[in-house]
Amino acid sequence: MSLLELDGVKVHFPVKRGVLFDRVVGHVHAVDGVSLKVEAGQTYGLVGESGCGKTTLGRAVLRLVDITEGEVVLDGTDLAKLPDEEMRRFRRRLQMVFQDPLGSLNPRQNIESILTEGMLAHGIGASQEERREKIKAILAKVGLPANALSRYPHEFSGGQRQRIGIARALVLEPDVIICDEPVSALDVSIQAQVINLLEELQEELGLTYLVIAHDLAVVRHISDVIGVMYLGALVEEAPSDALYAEPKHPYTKALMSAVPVPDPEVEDRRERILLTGDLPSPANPPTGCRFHTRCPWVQETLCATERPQLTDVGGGHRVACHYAAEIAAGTLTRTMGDVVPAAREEIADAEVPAQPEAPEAEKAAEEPTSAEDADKAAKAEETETAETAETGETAETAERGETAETAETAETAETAEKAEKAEETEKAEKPA
Ligand SMILES: Nc1ncnc2c1ncn2[C@@H]1O[C@H](COP(=O)(O)OP(=O)(O)OP(=O)(O)O)[C@@H](O)[C@H]1O
Repeated sequence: MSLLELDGVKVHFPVKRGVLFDRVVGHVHAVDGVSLKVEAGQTYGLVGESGCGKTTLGRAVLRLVDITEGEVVLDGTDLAKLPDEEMRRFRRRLQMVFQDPLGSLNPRQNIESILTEGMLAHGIGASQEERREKIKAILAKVGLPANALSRYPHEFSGGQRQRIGIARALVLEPDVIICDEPVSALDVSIQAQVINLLEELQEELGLTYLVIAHDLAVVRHISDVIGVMYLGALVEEAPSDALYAEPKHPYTKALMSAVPVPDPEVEDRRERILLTGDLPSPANPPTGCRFHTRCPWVQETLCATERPQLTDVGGGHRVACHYAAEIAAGTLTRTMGDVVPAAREEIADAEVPAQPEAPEAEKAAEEPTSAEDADKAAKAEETETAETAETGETAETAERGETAETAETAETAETAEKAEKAEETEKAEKPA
């Protein structure tokens, strides 16, 4: 049996109308029947474009949202059916690392306090001294100096804050860590460091990861198995190498064709598959195959009427497409969408404007390695600090009154809420 198994998981959010929002007029099918297995000591990468339901699936595993249907089985126990009290104990074994490390760390608490909170909630460590020693050991593992204990989140760079987020999960000795977009808020040069750290920790501690990301390049190297999600469902799943060598679902083919070839010496001969139209609303998903409204190979028969199931095509490769075999054999005619030469040629021909030098403050904020560097970074981030304190206050205000659960903050709904709030603010700031 796998360490974590999801079987037919559905999360449908009610859409409410009326003066008191008491009339349910429909449902958002955020997750619509996902089954997958995460093996102990391995990494399952879940990819898909924004809004396809990745985050909701991660939250469903932790029971931070209600599961409408299906099973989430951790080490033989179905979490979906556990009473709340028992679920609270199970949460230690399932930890989450969030996209926005700043939004998920309370700016009023120093690092020792942040890391101690969850340990106290789960009765880890006989004394504060014992907990401190454990925290110091974990800080060393994630590459942070011991003097980080008495510092506050704003004193660290983005990459270091993510290391704190990882340390917070690790002190609870979890079986599975769900990493939700763990590096997408970080500078590209820092992303690889954090991904490498996750890999090293996995090797050393035998951790199991479910990594959620919209970026295929992020999950590629870290994942043993990759699942591709579209509109609440998995459309393809395969061992990482097999998926990259030969994507079989039209949606995966389109996603892959947009990933740039990393080596500039290698000529990119691939064709780019351009999808037409936007992601349909999960409140009103298309009939039949969810992807048929945008599929370049859509056929008149079956596609709009029958929903394809994930089918094993050999080598642990599963595909949900009625015509996967014909597409692979090249015998199916494309019916819509554009296929254009690789992006590289277009880029090579285009005039690239000179990039302005990064401001000194930004440079200084990049991943300091010593305490001295951390000081410099802290100064560089002074402006950011003012903003942080504000966000923190908002999050804290929302926290009050939940004393019993406060200690669980580190890994549960509260943290998720903070992260969500920060994300919402971010989304509101960024035009669509
Ligand atoms: N609490 C909620 N109530 C209603 N709809 C929701 C709720 N949470 C998420 N949704 C909707 O469910 C769908 C899936 O959202 P989700 O955040 O899981 O997608 P995602 O793939 O993680 O996207 P992103 O990367 O942008 O977060 C979206 O259409 C979203 O608007």
